[in-house]
Amino acid sequence: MHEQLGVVLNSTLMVLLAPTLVVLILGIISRLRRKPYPPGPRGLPIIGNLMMADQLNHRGLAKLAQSYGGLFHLKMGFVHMMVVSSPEVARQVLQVQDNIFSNRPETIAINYLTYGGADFVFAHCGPFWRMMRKLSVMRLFSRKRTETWQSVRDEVDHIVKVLSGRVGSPVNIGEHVFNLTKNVIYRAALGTKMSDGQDKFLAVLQELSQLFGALNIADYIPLLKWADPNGLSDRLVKARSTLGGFIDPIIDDHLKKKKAVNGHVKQENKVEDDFDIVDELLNFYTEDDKVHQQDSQDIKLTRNNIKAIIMDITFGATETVAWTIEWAITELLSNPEYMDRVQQELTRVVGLNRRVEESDLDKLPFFKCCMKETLRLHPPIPLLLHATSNDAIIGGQYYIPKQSQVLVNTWAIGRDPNSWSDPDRFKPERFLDESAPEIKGKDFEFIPFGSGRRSCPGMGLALFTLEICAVNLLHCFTWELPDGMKPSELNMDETFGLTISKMSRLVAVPSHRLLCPLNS
Ligand code: HEM
Repeated sequence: MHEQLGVVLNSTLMVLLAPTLVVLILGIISRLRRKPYPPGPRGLPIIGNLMMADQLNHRGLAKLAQSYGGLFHLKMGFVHMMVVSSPEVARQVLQVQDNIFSNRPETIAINYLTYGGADFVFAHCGPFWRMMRKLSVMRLFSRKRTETWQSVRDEVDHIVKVLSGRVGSPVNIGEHVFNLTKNVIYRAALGTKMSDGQDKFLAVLQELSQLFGALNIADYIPLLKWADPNGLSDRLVKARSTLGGFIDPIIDDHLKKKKAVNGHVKQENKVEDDFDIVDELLNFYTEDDKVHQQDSQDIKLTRNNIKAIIMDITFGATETVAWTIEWAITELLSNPEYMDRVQQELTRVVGLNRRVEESDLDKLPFFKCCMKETLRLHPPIPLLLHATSNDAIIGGQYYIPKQSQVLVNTWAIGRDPNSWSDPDRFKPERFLDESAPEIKGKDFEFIPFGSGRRSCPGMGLALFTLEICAVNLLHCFTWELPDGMKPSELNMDETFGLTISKMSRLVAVPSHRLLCPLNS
């Protein structure tokens, strides 16, 4: 009897163990046969390289790339992280194998702040993202729409008027340009300016940047979710609810307006220019909260989708443009010879008897070079966040597993000494050269707007706003540093987060430059 039981147990064990053993052996064989991971610093068991968390920013990662090369590997707990710092590997990832490398990482912060992945910027490359991409290129940020955005012109006129009332005294340029871009984006996206709660809104955008960029240990070792040493959970709840407090009433107002309009005239009869981005999105609105966009072929947007997309736009568009304008003026103040050269070009092309017009922009090549050089040295999004949807091999030699996080360090690429001479110096004339890299994402040495399928769909609007604002500030005013400060004393420190900005806002003293009144 006992013998029989033993035989039954043995054969049951064999049946259970055999497949496990086969899987194990196959796993070991395939591990031995597969290509190695890219090089990288050795980590500890289980936590891997998590101890290097303080180096996970564009500068720290650029330093590591000097030791480990254009593609290196970090093991963050259970997650593989690949860091790309050379133009050639960036081309592989963003162009050659973009079908594998175009997802976004899923972190607790991204998931929570986007209402469970209901947005566009952080959506994986599925049918929903494709539809949103089409909608954004054709309608939301189309060239035609951008050019008709009266808000840019109005806001530039406003800033010039305000500053001309402040000549001779120090003004906070950073704050003024942030207000300008915020009003431009708000009017274009939401059809309204924000009058109240401005400081709170700026604070929440900065908090979002920190939260999206913050390292949360629970993303890498889920068992440690309870620990939350930096109190991120509370900050996430607070940030989402504050942002919701701004966006919900705007959606409600638009819904009310839409109902009223539908009651009288058909929506199609509305003039397109009256349409803001919320109006566009509400054309696809469904009250059914259960529609899950990632799987759907038709665009149907729930309230959470619309809230998350509005967050994308207000967050992605406001800071990026504002901080680029601030860096451009900062670099010109810290390099007075280039400030002179830009203003001489403006005097020659436009003259001192009128304001600069949009049609003048193409006749100002040196000014345009200064904007490109600013984006090379200070790309507002220094690390592109991608993830793999499948296993991949890079350069025929390195293995990148499915669901790896992939960080493309555009900051390091823009300062790569193999591509740029004197890479850390502001030298706008390098872009006068006909063979200089283009900004549109085809030349991988210079990708401030990314490249390929996940590249920035707002580039046209961003460049238009950046150029028209910066050129007006430079044409209408001469700028000096306050209290006899020398250019070399300007604070060039940066913040770290998903977007980078100057650590302290730029303050300078304007004086009149033109011979005509500034409202002409
Ligand atoms: C100087 C200003 C700006 C810069 C440098 C910039 C740069 C970028 C970069 C680097 C990306 C990510 C590319 C990638 O992951 O591979 C991106 C994505 C995006 N940007 Fe911009 N951007 C700017 C302004 C804007 C503006 C004004 C808008 C909208 C009005 C906008 C909308 C978006 C959207 C929706 C995405 C996500 C696209 C996707 O995931 O498919 N950006 N931008």
